[in-house]
Amino acid sequence: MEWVLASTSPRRKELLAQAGFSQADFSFQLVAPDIDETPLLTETAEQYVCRLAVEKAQAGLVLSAHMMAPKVLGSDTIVVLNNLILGKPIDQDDAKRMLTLLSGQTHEVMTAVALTDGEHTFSRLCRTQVSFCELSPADIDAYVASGEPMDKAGAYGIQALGGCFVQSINGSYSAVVGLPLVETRELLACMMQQT
Ligand SMILES: Cc1cn([C@H]2C[C@H](O)[C@@H](COP(=O)(O)OP(=O)(O)OP(=O)(O)O)O2)c(=O)[nH]c1=O
Repeated sequence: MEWVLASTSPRRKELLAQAGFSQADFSFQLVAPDIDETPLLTETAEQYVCRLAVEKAQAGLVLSAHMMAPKVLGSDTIVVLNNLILGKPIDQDDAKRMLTLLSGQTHEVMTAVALTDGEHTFSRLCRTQVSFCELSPADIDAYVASGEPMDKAGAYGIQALGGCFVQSINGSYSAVVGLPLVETRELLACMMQQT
């Protein structure tokens, strides 16, 4: 039996290690899931983020076909402001647009996590409210120039410079960073019970 994290995100790897699943102590493999992240016209933000987490886990399972009984974890994070889904910015202007929208507002970070072995698939959705302080155009320009927003949903990282914009958070910090630890542990326990 082999555990696989289907993710290119260094944050997810670090969070899994924080939960006691380091590659050295508790062997898991890493694979990079390649899926189409275009939202479907009819789906809600909740449905979208859950679908992507399951699709990443399933794509990871295909990539792990050579392993012995792989169990694959996938996750997806989006920022949602008044039903508008903010994924990763496509360029610096897009990052500025997102940060301008988030300034002085409360948004929701949705992270879904899924675990599959092909026969069983378990998933969880974690929702966290995050309130931003007001950002000036100069704040936004300087932050985007740092490069930090470019690989992150909503164009910010709460775990780094972007944490300076977060006035309050109601929910799971680890979910905002990309992997909800409580829910991930639950999924691992569910899967253990099946084996
Ligand atoms: C809101 C927020 C997001 N993020 C990150 C978590 C995710 O890595 C990223 C959202 O993009 P995702 O598409 O969820 O993940 P990814 O492309 O980075 O990695 P993979 O699909 O290979 O697993 O944004 C932060 O690091 N900090 C934050 O505060």
